[in-house]
Amino acid sequence: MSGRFITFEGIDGAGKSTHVESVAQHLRQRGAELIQTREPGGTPLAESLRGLFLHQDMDGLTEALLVFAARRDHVQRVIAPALAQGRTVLCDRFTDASFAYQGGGRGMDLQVLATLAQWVQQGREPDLTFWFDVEPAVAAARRAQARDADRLEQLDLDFFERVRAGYQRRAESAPGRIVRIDAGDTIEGVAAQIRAELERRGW
Ligand SMILES: Nc1ncnc2c1ncn2[C@@H]1O[C@H](COP(=O)(O)OP(=O)(O)OP(=O)(O)O)[C@@H](O)[C@H]1O
Ligand SMILES: Cc1cn([C@H]2C[C@H](O)[C@@H](COP(=O)(O)O)O2)c(=O)[nH]c1=O
Repeated sequence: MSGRFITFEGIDGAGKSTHVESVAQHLRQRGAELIQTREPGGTPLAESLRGLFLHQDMDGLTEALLVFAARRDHVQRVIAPALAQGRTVLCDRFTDASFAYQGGGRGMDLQVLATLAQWVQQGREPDLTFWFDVEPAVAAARRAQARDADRLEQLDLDFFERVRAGYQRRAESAPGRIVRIDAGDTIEGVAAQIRAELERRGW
């Protein structure tokens, strides 16, 4: 039996990574064997591409080709085998990020992204995606408190408004899969929203 594929999405600083571990604990307590991974990244090759992606200047098409190259390696070597073994896969970002950042943020043609997604994923989609939705100014303030900005995090609030709108469009196109979390809530409040969704599904 195939395992569950759960992804975490949102603009930088929305709070995704803060909650991946608590979801892992929740599911482990209910008997799931799971792996935690991230994009871009998750394999030695994809982590190398992540380093280039986060720190080298490039245009939107190059960004898209890099993240989909990294994703191909990640899906083939890690995600698909884990799911085939019945494991739950928790992934910090996946293809919705490409539609939001390269599509919404950079203005890339969504049809091109859809074609890349089809080639790379061969129909494999997450079973559940938590979209951490928050005002870009709130996310920027959280990032500023937490760490130095990487290449994308240095972009202005208009960019993150477009990325947020990109996520909104994705959520509207896949309402059963993508669950909006009010990430402007406190950490405890966000954790409660996530737990409620997992329990609603009996997971
Ligand atoms: N609900 C919240 N309220 C206040 N601060 C929060 C909340 N959630 C997370 N934070 C803080 O905001 C910062 C960013 O959180 P986190 O790293 O989880 O975001 P992220 O969405 O994973 O970011 P990125 O995708 O850029 O890595 C951290 O310092 C974290 O402690
Ligand atoms: C998968 C993916 C990611 N990105 C961007 C989004 C973030 O700015 C970085 C990843 O950093 P994080 O701290 O791990 O969140 O990469 C993107 O633009 N497109 C993608 O497909």
